[in-house]
Amino acid sequence: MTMLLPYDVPPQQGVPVLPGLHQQEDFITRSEEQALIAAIGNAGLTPFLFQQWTGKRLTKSYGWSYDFQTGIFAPAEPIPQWATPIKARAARFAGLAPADIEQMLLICYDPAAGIGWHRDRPAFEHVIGISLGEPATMRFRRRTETGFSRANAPLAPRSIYHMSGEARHGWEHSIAPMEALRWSITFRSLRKLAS
Ligand SMILES: O=C(O)CCC(=O)C(=O)O
Ligand SMILES: [Fe+2]
Repeated sequence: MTMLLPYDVPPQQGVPVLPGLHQQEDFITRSEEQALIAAIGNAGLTPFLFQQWTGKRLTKSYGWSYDFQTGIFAPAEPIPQWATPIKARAARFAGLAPADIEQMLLICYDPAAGIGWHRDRPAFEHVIGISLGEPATMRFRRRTETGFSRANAPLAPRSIYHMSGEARHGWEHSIAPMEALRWSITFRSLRKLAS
């Protein structure tokens, strides 16, 4: 079955681009954005390593980290105090309790860098992201019999998105290269294993 997607139609504020993707602009103020960028600058991010590649981005994980070199998923240093208020607000946006959020990932993208096609690691469930700095576009794709269905979601600075359900599990996403510095803060819950 082919699904019609608004690939060439500009997304409208408040209308989900995909089922399971919810976005809100102006989630934080400009001064909060500046304070978060400063906190990320002081957090000691390091180059993202993937096999022999060094990605054009700096990252730091809290709570849990996934090492793309070794495939090891392991506890990391706790989510720091400065992030407590924004974590609580992000949880509320997603309808979660703050304690449900067990990971925070900070990313600083180099100018002209993006992030390639992927699904987030299956150890995680909900993904909530806040964008800072340069506007970006999150692209989504899903394989069909004849190629790919595609959708685009704008990631305005100071906006938030919540990815769950179909957008999270049924689609891959990537971020098109940007022209200037962009930072993101993503919060993730852990997938609950059936006992
Ligand atoms: O930078 C972002 O907003 C999203 C990054 C991303 O897709 C990820 O870390 O899995
Ligand atoms: Fe992702």
